[in-house]
Amino acid sequence: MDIAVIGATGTTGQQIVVQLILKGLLGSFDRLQLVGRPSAEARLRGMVVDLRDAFFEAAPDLDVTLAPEDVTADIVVFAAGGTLSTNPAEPMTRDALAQANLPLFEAYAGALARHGHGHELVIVVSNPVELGVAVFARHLGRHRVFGMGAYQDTLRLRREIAGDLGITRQRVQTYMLGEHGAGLVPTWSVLRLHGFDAAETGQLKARLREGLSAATFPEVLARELAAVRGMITAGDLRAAFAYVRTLPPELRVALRPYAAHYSGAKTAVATANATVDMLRVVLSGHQTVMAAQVALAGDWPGLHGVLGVPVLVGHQGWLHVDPLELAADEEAHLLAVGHEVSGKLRQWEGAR
Ligand SMILES: NC(=O)c1ccc[n+]([C@@H]2O[C@H](COP(=O)([O-])OP(=O)(O)OC[C@H]3O[C@@H](n4cnc5c(N)ncnc54)[C@H](O)[C@@H]3O)[C@@H](O)[C@H]2O)c1
Repeated sequence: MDIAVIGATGTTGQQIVVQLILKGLLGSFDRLQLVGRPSAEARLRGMVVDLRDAFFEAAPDLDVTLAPEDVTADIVVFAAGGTLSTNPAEPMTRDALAQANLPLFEAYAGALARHGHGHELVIVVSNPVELGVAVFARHLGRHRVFGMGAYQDTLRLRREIAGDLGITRQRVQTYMLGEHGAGLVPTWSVLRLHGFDAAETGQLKARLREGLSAATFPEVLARELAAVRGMITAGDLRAAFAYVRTLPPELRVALRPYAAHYSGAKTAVATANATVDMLRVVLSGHQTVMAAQVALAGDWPGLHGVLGVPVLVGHQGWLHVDPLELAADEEAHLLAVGHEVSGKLRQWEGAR
């Protein structure tokens, strides 16, 4: 198996590289391409020395690559490019991030389309993840491209619910769909808690949501985000973390990573964990349903554009969207987010 990590010297890229080896996804018969821009060459070569030092027997064949046209792999993890500043005094909008990362998405997607073997799968980690997926899908075909944001948001939602109920994450089945950002869509109507019947699940759900609904969630999220941003800007990260802890699980999914990002620690370990976990599922050879941002062409819920939805994946990519029987208000929320994301993509890609 050949895997390429684009942006390998970045905070997230480096964690992905380490976790790929530590979790045994790559062994001594495999190849790992560390991809970066020419200015990162010295760091990439230093990284190779450090990785061999750490993992000598277990290390895959390590290769340094400095140009998009030299990327050759079965799986490409895209973690390069700009990120939101961790300084709350220098806020960077998602529009500015899109503008900064669009040329990079285009350069690598175009090169892969021209020079690749035609079967690479791409996992987009960089943000805006919806834009990355749109660009790679346009160049490579939509079924070979996944964004990991919805997968990670789903893991987070399941963990937050499990933590409140004192059960393991494996017993919680639900998704966080929509946009990896302001347009999160929790799917409470399909929540299953293994070991609890429908009536018990309904009662627990009502307790966990503390009165939130699909209709009120976006507005409450925006309000709480502003409150947490205020505490962070005032330099009181401790108060921000403590405040987030008091909120219902679906709000914590968005606000905990937000506060962690501005703490300066960022969220590289959890992001790498989710990316490698997603890769493990894709490589397992089994067909599994997982949440991911993919390019829709009229698929459920009846949209064209990029959105986080449940998809059936196999080693050749995602096969189809796995539709959910959502409550009407949740489906309406998902559609509204889908239309909003499509509008942003038109605006961002139109600026090309
Ligand atoms: N999905 C998630 O939950 C999640 C979490 C964390 C970060 N991210 C995203 O991952 C991306 C990277 O974040 P980070 O914190 O690792 O940033 P970082 O600044 O630490 O690393 C960015 C990397 O990209 C490389 N890079 C920049 N321009 C390049 C170019 N033109 N060609 C090749 N490489 C280039 C840099 O050299 C560096 O290695 C961001 O877009 C960020 O938003 C996503």
